[in-house]
Amino acid sequence: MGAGKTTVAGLLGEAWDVPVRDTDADIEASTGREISDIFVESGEEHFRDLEAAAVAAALAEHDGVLALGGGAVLRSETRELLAGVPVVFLRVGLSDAVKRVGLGVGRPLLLGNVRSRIKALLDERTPVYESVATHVVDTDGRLPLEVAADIQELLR
Ligand SMILES: Nc1ncnc2c1ncn2[C@@H]1O[C@H](COP(=O)(O)OP(=O)(O)O)[C@@H](O)[C@H]1O
Ligand SMILES: O=C(O)C1=C[C@@H](OP(=O)(O)O)[C@@H](O)[C@H](O)C1
Ligand SMILES: [Mg+2]
Repeated sequence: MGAGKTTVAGLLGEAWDVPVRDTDADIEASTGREISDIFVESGEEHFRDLEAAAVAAALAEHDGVLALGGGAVLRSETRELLAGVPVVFLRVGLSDAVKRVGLGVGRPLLLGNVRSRIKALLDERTPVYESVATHVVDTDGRLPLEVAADIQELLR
């Protein structure tokens, strides 16, 4: 959250002139509900089921850039599907992530103390992100366009 996945995916789609999808947007479009409403009304596990299905559908039918939500790779079936494609981990440190997400509105897992929630998520997820990534790009103190340029260089 706040790494810039959604933003940078859009920039890469423009640069490469390919379609872009974002699993959060796909879930909102297919359910007609906002992500935060799904979490609050139906719970995180239901959201993760929808998310795993959205990743699988996108990987099967979409040829372009795909932005995942920050928790998508917590599901083993998603990690397995990603094994065959280039996966870029956008690394962000606590301080930049906190600045970027602001009050965390629209990000249900940040409810409460945003800083301590982000720290806990980064601590528990970083090893998983590293395990699925084929490439890692640091984003701290860098503009989305600079991050996108690095990825273009890495995947050229
Ligand atoms: N490298 C960056 N530097 C500063 N702000 C950024 C950067 N990347 C994204 N942002 C901003 O941070 C917020 C979260 O970005 P977003 O693309 O939604 O991240 P994610 O999809 O990883 O949660 C947005 O307001 C976006 O404009
Ligand atoms: O980290 C997470 O578990 C989540 C990240 C969000 O996406 P972004 O990483 O694009 O903010 C969204 O999928 C949902 O709020 C859960
Ligand atoms: Mg996003």
